[in-house]
Amino acid sequence: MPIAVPVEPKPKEDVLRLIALNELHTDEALAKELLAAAHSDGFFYLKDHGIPQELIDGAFETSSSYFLGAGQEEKTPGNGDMGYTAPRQEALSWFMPSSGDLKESFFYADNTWMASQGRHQDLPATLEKKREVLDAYTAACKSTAQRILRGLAVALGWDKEALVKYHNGQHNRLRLLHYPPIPKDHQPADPNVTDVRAGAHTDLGSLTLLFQHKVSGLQVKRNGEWLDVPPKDGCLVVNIGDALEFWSGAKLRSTIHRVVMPRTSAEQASRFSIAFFIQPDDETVLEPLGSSPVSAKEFGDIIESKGVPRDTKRVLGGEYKRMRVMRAQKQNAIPA
Ligand SMILES: O=C(O)CCC(=O)C(=O)O
Ligand SMILES: [Fe+2]
Repeated sequence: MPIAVPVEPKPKEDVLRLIALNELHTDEALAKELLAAAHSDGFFYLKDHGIPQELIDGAFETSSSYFLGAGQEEKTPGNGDMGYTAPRQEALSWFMPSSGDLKESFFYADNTWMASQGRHQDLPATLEKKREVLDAYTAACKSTAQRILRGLAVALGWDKEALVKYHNGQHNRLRLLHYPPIPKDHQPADPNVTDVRAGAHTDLGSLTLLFQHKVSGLQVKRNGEWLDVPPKDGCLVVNIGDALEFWSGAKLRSTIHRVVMPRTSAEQASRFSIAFFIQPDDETVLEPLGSSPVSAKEFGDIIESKGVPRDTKRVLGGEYKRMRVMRAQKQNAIPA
């Protein structure tokens, strides 16, 4: 007798808007699509993103060889901004109780920017061997992110370079993420706190370009409900971060998302994803740009919703990032 295999519910197709870059031939056409997506969900699938499949495959291979193959000596926790982060080191949600996210990761800084400063990020041996792969992948992501930043600037009626110029790479990060397998009999660290692979949060920077490798779990909040955003062949998931919400006076929305614990046997496996965060430079002022209709009170509401006191004089790119990184550290945090 054949063994019954549980059928997993098929996710609804295209829960998010899908933007196909090759089908949008003018700046204006791209701008219109981007604005609609960035204003509604703040999340969209991006097709024809220009990041070659070999680079994506190479980056995932590098990630799995590091997380699954490297010894503990290659996994010394860093300060939450560069290098390795251990399971439960970080709690991305600052508004939900947490015993720490069930993920490990590695933050790789933008090597082009580092080199321009005569600096160099030391890497564990497994990643050092693949530095070229990480650099090529980062460069491809950066170029796609810049294209989107230009489209959004046009959409908001600003100069085409109005946003790109604030991203010289100082705070850009490639983040290799691994969510370890969860055994069926997993017990939470604290029986009163629900475990999560990545706690509910908004991204702190400008844009995030995310590839998920086959295993689902990402959810985005829409009208108070959680919406599944499964991996989609040939597509990146792109989302708006807090910096763009601040600059645009919330015309562009930085939406809460999370990665849930396994719901199916497929999701119990290791989950890999790779995020590229394009983030504003240190001294960039994150206040409404251009002739924004946002009042001081409205801007106070926006920053307060991200946990920044409403009377803060100036929100700066680097400072905001440091605050967010520190706030997310549960263990091993080294003050910036
Ligand atoms: O792994 C994912 O799918 C999402 C990760 C994420 O939201 C983040 O690292 O900010
Ligand atoms: Fe995120």
